[in-house]
Amino acid sequence: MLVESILKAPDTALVAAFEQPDSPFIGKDAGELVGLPCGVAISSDVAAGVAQADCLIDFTRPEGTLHHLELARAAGCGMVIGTTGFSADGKAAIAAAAEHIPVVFAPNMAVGMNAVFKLLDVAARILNEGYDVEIIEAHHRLKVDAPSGTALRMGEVVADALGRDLDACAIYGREGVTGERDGQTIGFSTIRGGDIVGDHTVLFAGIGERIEITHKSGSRMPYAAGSLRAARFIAPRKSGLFDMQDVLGLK
Ligand SMILES: NC(=O)C1=CN([C@@H]2O[C@H](COP(=O)(O)OP(=O)(O)OC[C@H]3O[C@@H](n4cnc5c(N)ncnc54)[C@H](OP(=O)(O)O)[C@@H]3O)[C@@H](O)[C@H]2O)C=CC1
Ligand SMILES: O=C(O)C1=N[C@H](C(=O)O)C[C@H](O)C1
Repeated sequence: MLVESILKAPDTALVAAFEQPDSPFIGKDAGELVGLPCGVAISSDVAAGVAQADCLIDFTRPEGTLHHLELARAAGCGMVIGTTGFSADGKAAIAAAAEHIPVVFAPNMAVGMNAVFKLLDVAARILNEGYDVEIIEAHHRLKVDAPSGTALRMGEVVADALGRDLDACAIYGREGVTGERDGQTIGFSTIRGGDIVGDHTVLFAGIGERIEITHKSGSRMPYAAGSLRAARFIAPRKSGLFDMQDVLGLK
């Protein structure tokens, strides 16, 4: 979808596309997969690719992204990072690299989800007493990290709005005799199955009423479209760490 979006946009050009070295797609035309042959052969040589590019869009795994980040930094190439599941050290490495190159790092590139982050801030400030906060997310069976990066960001938005520290108040799943619910906690529940693209709900459960704010992805195309917006956003910039709220002018 990234390749398709880049090839179809009037203001972007695909100069390289990557797979791992053992991929059967190495050497094939990157556009052929989406019926748009473009003369760019899929490669595993990220260093050579970033040397020609203004921006590297990376949705891989934390270890891959951090390696690519070093290559992008050495080449002075900006980066859009969609990968989730980073440790604190990984996030610090991204922030350090962003002192030298422009980076957009966001757990969810979809415009709709970024609107939801704003709605959550408003909702949490209104529902700041007497409402228990639970975050429920569902994804496809191939997803490897949990909770999703988006669910964690939802938790951060709500915790910030409520003046809480997410690290101190998050509960990741429950089992056994858990005792009564502590009203200061924010609970996370994870579902994995089939081909669910990505569903996220924040539930504010009060006495006599419940408020649910939900986002459902039916396609991955909004992530690709958001990534292109992020790439355009960093094009004129020399350095700095940004997220999709910056890209969309929501801060
Ligand atoms: N921010 C956002 O909007 C979104 C974020 N994501 C995140 O993007 C990431 C990727 O998700 P998804 O596309 O579903 O995953 P996939 O497994 O479909 O794709 C990941 C790709 O990265 C490659 N890869 C894995 N490890 C490495 C590595 N160490 N070095 C280089 N390449 C590597 C994989 O190769 P191989 O298959 O050979 O292992 C594969 O081509 C996840 O962290 C996910 O949460 C996903 C969608 C939206
Ligand atoms: O792995 C996925 O698929 C997705 N990952 C991101 C996340 O962890 O939040 C974004 C989206 O939910 C899809």
